[in-house]
Amino acid sequence: MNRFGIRFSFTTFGESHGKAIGCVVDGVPAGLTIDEAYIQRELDRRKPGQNAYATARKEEDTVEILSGVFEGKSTGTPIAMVIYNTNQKSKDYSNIKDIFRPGHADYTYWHKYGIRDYRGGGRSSARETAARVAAGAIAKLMLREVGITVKSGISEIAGIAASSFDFDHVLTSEIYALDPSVEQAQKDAILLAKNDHDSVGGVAQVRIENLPVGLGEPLYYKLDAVLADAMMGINAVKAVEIGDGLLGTRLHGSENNDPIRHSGFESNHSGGILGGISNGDAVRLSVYFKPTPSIFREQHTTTTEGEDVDFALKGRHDPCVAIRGSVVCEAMAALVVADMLLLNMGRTIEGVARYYHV
Ligand SMILES: Cc1cc2nc3c(=O)[nH]c(=O)nc-3n(C[C@H](O)[C@H](O)[C@H](O)COP(=O)(O)O)c2cc1C
Ligand SMILES: C=C(O[C@@H]1CC(C(=O)O)=C[C@@H](OP(=O)(O)O)[C@H]1O)C(=O)O
Repeated sequence: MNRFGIRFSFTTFGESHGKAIGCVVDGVPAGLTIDEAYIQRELDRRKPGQNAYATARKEEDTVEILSGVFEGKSTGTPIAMVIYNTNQKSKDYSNIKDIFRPGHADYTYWHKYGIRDYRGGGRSSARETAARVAAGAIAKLMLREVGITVKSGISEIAGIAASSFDFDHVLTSEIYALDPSVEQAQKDAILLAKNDHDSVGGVAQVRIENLPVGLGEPLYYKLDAVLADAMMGINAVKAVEIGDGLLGTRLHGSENNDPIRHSGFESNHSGGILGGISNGDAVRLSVYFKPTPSIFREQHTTTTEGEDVDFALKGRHDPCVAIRGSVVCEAMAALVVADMLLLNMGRTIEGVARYYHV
């Protein structure tokens, strides 16, 4: 993996109920216009507490840039950004101090570190993903300069699937649904589960357009591998599909191949990647989110002292994490592509010569 500070990389810090969360983005080329209002708009798309389909925790997620930007442009030094937590209500979490929530990371964090910030799950809370969205917005600003776009939306919730994808519809959709004809049914399924003190899973679609041919390496750093790594690293993601990957396993080669003409590919089952390298067509990902683990039903669990108990938790939780998660997928995809673009610049002698104006 690339070391922090080399090429386009980032890390995050902070806990859900701590003072703040944030990120440091490094390797951003100097001279990039850093549109702070754009970064905020991206954060607004993910922020909690906006409607009945999201957690009730209300955070404005106002971003503050601490470094790496001078007179509106990146300076080539690390860009640090901070988002202060304002609405923690940590008392609601006192009942999970010594208890492991089924499906959450409490059990593994406790056994790995021997100490755990139980207030909202600390760093394991997806509150952390706000910092990824801030970092992803910087990557998107860079991609915008070269005409690459990254979009996302929800195709499926609780098994109710879109029959077509309209990426522009997500701008008007409360739950970023890609298909207006199933949006109401998807919303109803979320509220039904929520009223029943339960939760549902969902699937997000990510589409990256206008990529050049050639991003991705032959062994490590294949484009599909790094995108899958980035998606699987998002809280609650349990599977990633590239193009028609799953369907393809049930097809014949004659059906699954994308025929080639001088003018381009005649179909895009591959999801825009061949041999781990972008082929110039849209890169398409399906990202599968499990149902929210924190539910308000009584469940079996055990305490840190090894006592088996039945308990029902409190707190404020998303009834379907895929919705806000889709915005995180977009950010992570943009971060991967920004990094791969920088890596690719030195991959041919022509590329190097072009850079040095030889
Ligand atoms: C945007 C987003 C919001 C989430 N909101 C919640 C939530 O409100 N409650 C919860 O228990 N899990 C939520 N999750 C999922 C947990 O963070 C995740 O399941 C947990 O960290 C355990 O990790 P794992 O599911 O990847 O194994 C959310 C995930 C994302 C991406
Ligand atoms: C606060 C956010 O989402 C949180 C993600 C989350 C979890 O367990 O992942 C649990 C809930 O919060 P807490 O950490 O207080 O329990 C959600 O509200 C956010 O996305 O900004």
